[in-house]
Amino acid sequence: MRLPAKAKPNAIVIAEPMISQIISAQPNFPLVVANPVEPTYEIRATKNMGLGMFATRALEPGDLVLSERPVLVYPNGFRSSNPGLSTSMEEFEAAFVVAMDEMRAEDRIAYRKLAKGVDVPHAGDLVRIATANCFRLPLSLPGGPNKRWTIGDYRAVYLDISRINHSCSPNTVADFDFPSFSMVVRAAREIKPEEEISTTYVGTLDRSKAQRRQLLAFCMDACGCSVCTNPVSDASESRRMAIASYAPWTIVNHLAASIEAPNKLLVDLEQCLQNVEDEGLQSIVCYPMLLDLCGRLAGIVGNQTLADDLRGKAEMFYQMRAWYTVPKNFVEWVFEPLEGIPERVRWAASHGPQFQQMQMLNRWSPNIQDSSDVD
Ligand SMILES: C[S@@+](CC[C@H](N)C(=O)[O-])C[C@H]1O[C@@H](n2cnc3c(N)ncnc32)[C@H](O)[C@@H]1O
Repeated sequence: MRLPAKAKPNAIVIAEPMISQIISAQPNFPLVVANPVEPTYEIRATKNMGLGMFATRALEPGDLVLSERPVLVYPNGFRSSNPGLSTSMEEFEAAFVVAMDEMRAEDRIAYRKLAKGVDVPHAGDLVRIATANCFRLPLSLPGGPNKRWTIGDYRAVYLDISRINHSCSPNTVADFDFPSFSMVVRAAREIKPEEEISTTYVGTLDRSKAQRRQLLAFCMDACGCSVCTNPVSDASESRRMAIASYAPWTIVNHLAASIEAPNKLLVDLEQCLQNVEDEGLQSIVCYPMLLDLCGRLAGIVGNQTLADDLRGKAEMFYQMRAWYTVPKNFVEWVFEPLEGIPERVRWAASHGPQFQQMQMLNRWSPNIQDSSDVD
């Protein structure tokens, strides 16, 4: 399918007919793609990773770097032999060649060269190229509070976003905005002019450097980011493991252990926030939850200035992934009302795996204790 003519740039979406229908049935679809008035980046050569995207001005956390509609969207794991797909290799090749019309001349030339210099490249090569230049796109629609219906797992090729290199300390958060059918990239921390803009291609938190290397092998021999090329990375590994124990599905154990001692819990959580900053991991999904928890505890122990500062920051980071409301709802449920916090925390900890599963399935609701889903 192609998006309606008013959509610029146009995107070619290779999808199953039912999914194409769902996409085009959205009211007023697609909305205009919003971008900063003053450009924030340029594309140029890096030292060791081919082309990359670089900031042309200073950016603050939360600032929009760019929003971009893909030129091509295709099912993840596309293979000619994939029996589940109705799209053939020939159709993929034709779609890719049309998508190239939307690309800059130099990109088109690069793609053709990559595809062994032939004018109309072989689809097999195109899949390889597209896969190395794509972004994973779990295509999903907003479906009410705490819900996002995943309608398929796709990959997408962009003119500019596909130039963003991977870093294990990415300085942006990227999230797909369905109404405008565009990927929205925002700064996750301060970015200086000339600094390379980075994203993550894999989970950066709960994996060691060796595991990340394995996961990245589909598109690079070795990760050239500053974390992986740092010869002294042991401290980084242990900081990441420590942070991972505060992820949404494990944090409840820390809360249960120290909820009766808010000062101690605050110190532990502040250390965790420090680790996040030292590792440059403000892009992780649990960062706003950590800020929020610290802010609430600071309020409880009487430090209102710190509480306001941290909760303001938390809100901004929650907004960057506004559809993922599980961590925010969890913190609200624990802390509101102030009476009964220890009981609620102990209840959540005692429900262990069941509790985790509810969170991960996005089925968390403040009334979950009373719900028949629980027991
Ligand atoms: C989505 S593209 C990024 C743009 C690419 N550098 C280019 O010139 O078009 C992904 C490719 O960039 C390179 N790349 C991205 N991140 C890298 C990293 N951290 N280390 C080494 N190579 C990387 C790899 O060749 C990878 O297949």
